[in-house]
Amino acid sequence: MSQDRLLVAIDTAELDGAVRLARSLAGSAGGLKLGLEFFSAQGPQGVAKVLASGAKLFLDLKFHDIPNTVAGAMRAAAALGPFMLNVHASGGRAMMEAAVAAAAEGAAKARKPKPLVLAVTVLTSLGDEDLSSVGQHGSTADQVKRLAVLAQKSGVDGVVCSAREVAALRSECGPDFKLVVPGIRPTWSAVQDQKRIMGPADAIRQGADYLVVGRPITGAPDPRAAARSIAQEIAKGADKGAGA
Ligand SMILES: O=C(O)c1cc(=O)[nH]c(=O)n1[C@@H]1O[C@H](COP(=O)(O)O)[C@@H](O)[C@H]1O
Repeated sequence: MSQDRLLVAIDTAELDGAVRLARSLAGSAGGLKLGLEFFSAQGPQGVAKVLASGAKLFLDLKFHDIPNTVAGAMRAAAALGPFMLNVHASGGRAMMEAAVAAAAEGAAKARKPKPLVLAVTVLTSLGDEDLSSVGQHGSTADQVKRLAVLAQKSGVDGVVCSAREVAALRSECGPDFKLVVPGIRPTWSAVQDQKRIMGPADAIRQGADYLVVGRPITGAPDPRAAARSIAQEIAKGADKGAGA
């Protein structure tokens, strides 16, 4: 089903608002994503309350630290029962390997299914000039590819990248490597702070597995209708393209 490939980012600090959205989006999206804003305000107890709505959860905490610290954080995060967790690929191979092992340990200890572990390549809010300003010269596309290849060697299940890199990563990393894509903007939505964007149908045509969409849905007058409209666009992309 096309909506299975849609993950809705619920970026809020408020518990009631998050639970309300989770309930109203049930059946209209494949899963929800809770990230740093929600986790910093509501912690693991808040995550458990959203999970109680029955949603599949991508817990987006983007860990980036020394391997031992990331391993400890991943163990704790996996015990909460998300279906997907992430780290920054730029933390390096040893950190990603530690994250993968710790996610499996944490889930097993809590008797939860092992989550997918993803590595964030280059944030979709960044472009070539931003990379260059932090001393990383060369194109964003090359940097994304370099990090995705390293991530795959480190044993993660897939990467977070923009839709613009999906086709290249699909051919580089193969059909089973998960490509999770934020920076999705339907024509009717505002770009906001995203830079490397694409519409839902085109992102799916490029070969994305999951699309992460936040404000175009959560900021819409009717979030459920907005999610359904994006699911229809996903269906169009899956009809015409190579799909995942
Ligand atoms: O890891 C992520 O989910 C992520 C990576 C990235 O490169 N870009 C990115 O936007 N995200 C997340 O995806 C969501 C996008 O939200 P909107 O821009 O509101 O659609 C946010 O929750 C971001 O934290």
